Order: sequence, then C-alpha cells, then structure tokens
Amino acid sequence: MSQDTLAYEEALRIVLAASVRLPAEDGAIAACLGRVLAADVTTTTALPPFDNSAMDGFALSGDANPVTAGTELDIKGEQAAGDGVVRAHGGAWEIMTGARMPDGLDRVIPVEQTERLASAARIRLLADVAHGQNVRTAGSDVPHGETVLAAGTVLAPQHLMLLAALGVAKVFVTHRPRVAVLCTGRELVDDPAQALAPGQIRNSNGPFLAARLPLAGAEVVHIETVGDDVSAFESALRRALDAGAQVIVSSGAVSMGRYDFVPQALEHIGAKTLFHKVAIRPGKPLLFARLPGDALLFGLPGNPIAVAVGLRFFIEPALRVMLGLPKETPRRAPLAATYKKNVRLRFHLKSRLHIDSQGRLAAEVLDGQESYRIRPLSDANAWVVVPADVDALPSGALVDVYGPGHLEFPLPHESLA
Ligand SMILES: Nc1nc2c(c(=O)[nH]1)N[C@H]1C(S)=C(S)[C@@H](COP(=O)(O)OP(=O)(O)OC[C@H]3O[C@@H](n4cnc5c(N)ncnc54)[C@H](O)[C@@H]3O)O[C@H]1N2
Ligand code: MOO
Repeated sequence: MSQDTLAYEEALRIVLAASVRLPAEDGAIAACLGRVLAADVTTTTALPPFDNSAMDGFALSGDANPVTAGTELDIKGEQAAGDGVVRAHGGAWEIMTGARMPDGLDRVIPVEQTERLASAARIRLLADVAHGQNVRTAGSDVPHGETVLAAGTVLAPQHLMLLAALGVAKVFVTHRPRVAVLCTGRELVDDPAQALAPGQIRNSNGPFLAARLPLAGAEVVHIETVGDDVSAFESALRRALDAGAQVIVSSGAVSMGRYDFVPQALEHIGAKTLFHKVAIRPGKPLLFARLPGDALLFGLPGNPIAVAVGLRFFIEPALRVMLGLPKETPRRAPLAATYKKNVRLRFHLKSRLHIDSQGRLAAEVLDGQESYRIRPLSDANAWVVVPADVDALPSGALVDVYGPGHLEFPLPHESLA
C-alpha cells in the first residue's frame, strides 16, 4: 500500500470523528416516517383506554365462576363500539366487538355460543363463561406511564400505528442531515429524452444518490450536474452551501486524469482535505474534505459502483453519527462458493443473500464486480465485505454482510440453485 493510501478503518475513523450529532426538533407524526427518535416516548394514556369486548356476543356478570352452560338470562340492553358509559344491573347485554363494557359486567360470551329463546329478549348460554373471558382490559396492551419507544428508534409504520393509537401528535426527532449531490463530467446527460451524442452517457449516479440518500435518513437539498471545469464546480459548491447543505457528495473528477479537478477546486476555496485514496475496491480514489464553514465533502470516484460503495461505507456511517445512531454491526453469513482475490485492498462485493433448497442462508458474490458494471448491483440485495488482508475464502466461510442501505437488512431471495 502506498504511503498516501489509508486503510479503510483509519479513513472511517477520520470520517466519524469529523461527523457531529445533529440537534432535534418536534415533528408531527404524519411526517415522521423514517425519522430517528431523539428521546424516549412515554405515554400518558393506556391502551386499550377502557375495558371492551373482544367478541360480538353478550356481556354478563356472575358470582359463579364460571357462569355455566344452560344458564338463562334476560337481555337488558345493547352496547355498540362508540357507545359511552352505561351501568348494568345484571342480565345480559348484547355487545359488539370493541364496545365499552357496561359497568358491572365482567365477561362476554360470543353470540354463536348462545341461543335466543322464543321470547327473543332472553338467551340461554351454550357454553361456560369465566370471569374476564373475551374482555380486553384497559392498559393490557400499554399500561399508563410506560416507555413505548426508545430514543434511537427509526420510525417505521408500526411505530406510527402505536403513536396514533396513543394520540401522540408530535415526537422529538433528530434533524435530517442536509445533503447536496454534485455530478461532474461533460459526458453526462440528465434528460432521458435527449438523444446521446457520440461520447456522451446518461447520468446514473445522480438519480441513484437522490434515491438512496433519503432512504438513509438524509434530506437532499440540492442536486446539480456540472461539466469539467474548476470554476463551474466551485459555483456549484456555493449553490449547494447556499441551499443549506451540511454534506456535499460529488461524483467524478477525483482520480489521475487531466480533468480530475476536485482536489484543485477544494484547495482553491480553502477546504481541508482530510484524506484522498483509501485501500478499498471499488472507490480507491475517494476524497474526504472539510469546507470552510464546516460542511463535509465526500468526493466519490465517478464509476457507478465506486459511488454506491462510497455512499454505503463512508457517507452512511457519517449519517449514522449525525442521526445519533450507534455504529452498524454487520451480519454474518456463509459464502455460497469459494472466493479469491489477489490484491491487498478491502473489497466490497455486489452480492445476493439467498436461501438454498434446505432453507439455509448463503451469500453469493455476483459475477461482474468491475466498478462500471451497474447490472449486477441491480441484481444484488446485499454487500459482502472481504478485509484487505484476506486472500481466499472457502465455500461456507462466514463473511460480513451489509444490507443495501444502513437502515435495510437484505431480504434473502429464494434459492437460485
Ligand atoms: N491512471 C489512473 N486512472 C484511473 C485510476 C488510477 O488510479 N489511475 N483510478 C481508476 C478508478 S479506480 C476510478 S474509480 C476512476 C475514478 O475516476 P474519477 O473519480 O476521476 O471519475 P471520472 O473519471 O469522472 O469518471 C469515472 C467513470 O465514471 C463515469 N461517470 C462519472 N460520473 C457518472 C455519472 N454521474 N453517471 C454515470 N457514470 C458516471 C465516467 O463516465 C467514467 O467512465 O478512475 C480510474 N482511472
Ligand atoms: O475504485 Mo474504481 O471504482 O475501482 O474503478
């Protein structure tokens, strides 16, 4: 490894040290899907809020436990979901699922375990019914005063269901990191309707980053494509900062070519480059800098898979710090086949986690690992990481597996074999 090429772990340490946890704000729960809780949520209400029936049937009470089959009772009233407080004095009350239990009654018999007697206002029980049977008691799901969600929870639909049920209108959530995306290269065409001139290609890194960053908890505040000159890039940087970007992600122009101007532009605006080149594949020419004013810049190499790896293994860990999330722990899975590499770099491999015919999980490293090959990324559902100092792994060896994004665990595909 050349002297100026950092080991991944050292580069990541620099990124994490430069990343600062963001403050928190109140958010309306309808707008909080995917946001990270900055404080525990403790309830001031209970769930269910009142004793209610789990069945359509008849509510009753009894000194005997159980009230036995064959007992006959007069029907004294009816209670539907939404009806308020009523007081019952014995007998049976026709009750609907979810209806508040009449005060004084303590059990429910389902309608199909009863028989209407000829008078129609009287029933006979066809089964025993014990104290508390088919009654959902107040607080049995969530007791009053309980902590229901812990700080650090990434709010998913099931959490919003719970918060809605509890009547929580707002939660305290960490700010979303504000990120700008700048794609460089005069070969790039943004408009899919525009025909390509010879030498041109379509911009695929921009749409990828714009789609992946929000899934990683960030807010994309600016996105722009620029040609191959320093001054256009510097102006784009200014527009990104004016839009409030705390993190700028650029793609392209960080390698050895004549038009690889990002390092030069950074020097010109007085940015501090914290590292340039990491012992990884793909994405080795990755650059990390702090701009005047403290925004962070990740200069990702332009090859599409170098962009995906830079986002997944450098930017997402930084976003986790900003969001107040702990360091990610990889999952471990057995390799589906032997793997060999002959370069002492840390490899990030487009992979598929799948379930074999015996139901066992296996990680398959896909063909086509070159950093220009987009198609295998589209087939992948996971990243397998092989450390720099490992040259060969037998089939079945446990490897580190990461989901497509830090908030997503790969869902294994069914067997390919
Ligand atoms: N002499 C050397 N050449 C290269 C080296 C090296 O060490 N010595 N490293 C190679 C590696 S590894 C990578 S990765 C690339 C990185 O190059 P740049 O960051 O300067 O990126 P570009 O040259 O601008 O682009 C590389 C490649 O990616 C395509 N590209 C760029 N932007 C987009 C986009 N938004 N959407 C789709 N494709 C994009 C671009 O057309 C190039 O094909 O350098 C190697 N060379
Ligand atoms: O680092 Mo580059 O992405 O290997 O081609």
